[in-house]
Amino acid sequence: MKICCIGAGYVGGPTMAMIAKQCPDIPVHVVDLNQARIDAWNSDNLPIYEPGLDEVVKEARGRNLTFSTNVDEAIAEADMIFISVNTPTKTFGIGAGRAANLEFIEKCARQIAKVSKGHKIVVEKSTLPVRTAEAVKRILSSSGNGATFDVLSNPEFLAEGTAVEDLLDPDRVLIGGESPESIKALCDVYAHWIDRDRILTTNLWSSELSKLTANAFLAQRVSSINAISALCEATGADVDEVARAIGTDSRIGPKFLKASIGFGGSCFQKDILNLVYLCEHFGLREVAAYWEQVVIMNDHQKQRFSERIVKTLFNTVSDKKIAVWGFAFKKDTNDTRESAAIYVCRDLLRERARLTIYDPQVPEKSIRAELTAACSDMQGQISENDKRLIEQNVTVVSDCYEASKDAHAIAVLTEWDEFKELDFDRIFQAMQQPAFVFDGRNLLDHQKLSKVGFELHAIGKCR
Ligand SMILES: NC(=O)c1ccc[n+]([C@@H]2O[C@H](COP(=O)([O-])OP(=O)(O)OC[C@H]3O[C@@H](n4cnc5c(N)ncnc54)[C@H](O)[C@@H]3O)[C@@H](O)[C@H]2O)c1
Ligand SMILES: O=c1ccn([C@@H]2O[C@H](COP(=O)(O)OP(=O)(O)O[C@H]3O[C@H](CO)[C@@H](O)[C@H](O)[C@H]3O)[C@@H](O)[C@H]2O)c(=O)[nH]1
Repeated sequence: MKICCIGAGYVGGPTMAMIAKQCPDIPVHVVDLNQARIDAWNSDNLPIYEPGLDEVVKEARGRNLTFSTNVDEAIAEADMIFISVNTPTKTFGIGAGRAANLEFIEKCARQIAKVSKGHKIVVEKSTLPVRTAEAVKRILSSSGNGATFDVLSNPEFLAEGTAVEDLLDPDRVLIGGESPESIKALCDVYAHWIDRDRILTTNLWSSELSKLTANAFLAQRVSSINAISALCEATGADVDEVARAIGTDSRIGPKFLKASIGFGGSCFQKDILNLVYLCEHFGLREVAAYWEQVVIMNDHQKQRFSERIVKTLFNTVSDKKIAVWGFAFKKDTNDTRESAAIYVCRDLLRERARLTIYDPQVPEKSIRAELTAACSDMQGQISENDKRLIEQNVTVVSDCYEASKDAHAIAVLTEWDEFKELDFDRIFQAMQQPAFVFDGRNLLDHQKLSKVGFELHAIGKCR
């Protein structure tokens, strides 16, 4: 058995590294068109930050794990081909802003069809709209060179920041397909380290749809608790206390009830919008509207937070310095895709605030690129005014102390652990007074900070 994976991103890289680590008998070849990314996978500086990933890659790389840009060669040699390319929201044409852009999936399928000989198992690892496998199968079956294919759906459930843990000890592995032999071949790979009873098998369509549904349910929990956080702020209830009280009900459970400035990441919004688009496509208008509300509430939460900052700072942040702590969409990742921080920062910039941003893992280049994209329209056009604001009013610094010096306020946008351990007396002394803290993650010790002298504003807590 030889494996190839097309796409060396946040999913393809870690997932294949884990398969290679746990299955030393299986050669795993990860390919990508992006030479810089492949070079990084072959270096000591991996392209993604993920706790524990360095060790996994080091153990397998050079033994049975290879990274290259030789897409055709890798496909030709493999018995099993994972497709793990990006499936972003379409930004143009029919379904723009909602439907998944399947261009990269289709290109992979065509490439596999062109290069393959003999029999191959093609595994959809990317998150796809239900019934995509139908299109993939049609493209593969028109290869015309005698090759035969089975298509499996094997969606990935890892979360960034805990990818290694999630891959090592997943709640379940899901495999959808039609051919028992192909399903068994993929089960055998995972069975190297995962109990059989945690490997679920379904038909293709259930597997594809389960991935979108899982993300919709998870995001819905975040939007639900965030909706309640607004009511807490208005009534004197405390959202963390409410979350604890409801989370002890075993039917609800304690996870994914942390109020925040809104969910981010490359998946939740994209996958729900995709679900909404599918529902509309099948004429299920009410169902579409139900799920869309999860995204609408999330946008409201981000906007509510920046508005609260402006209102609290005496209705103006123009020319005020605001220290932004954290830019990644969650802790323990360098990923900024759809981070709520982007939109909070954009709104504050448009109010003419001066932002000093610190994130332990996100480079300045990514911060500026994200802000530029958030200020641009779908065609990538940005106004001169926004461009100037990003150039002149954004400074990226290398620690929280520098960020907070002379600041009017601190906004905590990512829940990095290191923010809890700082010298808050020192920070307070160096700030403009009154010194405000807006804790968008309910991360800090609010009582301690109030004692130091800060004026604290937290999500789902009224002052
Ligand atoms: N990021 C996550 O945590 C996560 C978790 C579960 C599922 N997913 C899903 O997995 C898929 C991949 O997500 P990601 O975050 O890894 O994306 P990514 O953008 O990090 O990586 C995708 C990679 O595919 C490469 N690629 C695109 N077309 C190619 C082609 N024709 N040939 C070779 N390489 C090609 C790109 O260059 C890129 O490096 C998406 O469908 C996503 O929804 C992501
Ligand atoms: O109680 C919570 C939990 C999460 N979040 C936010 O929600 C977003 C997503 O977090 P998380 O789900 O932990 O990270 P992702 O890497 O986006 O993982 C999700 O998306 C992946 C891609 O599809 C799936 O594989 C995972 O199962 C699913 O958890 C982040 O901005 C979090 O800060 C909250 O605000 N409150």
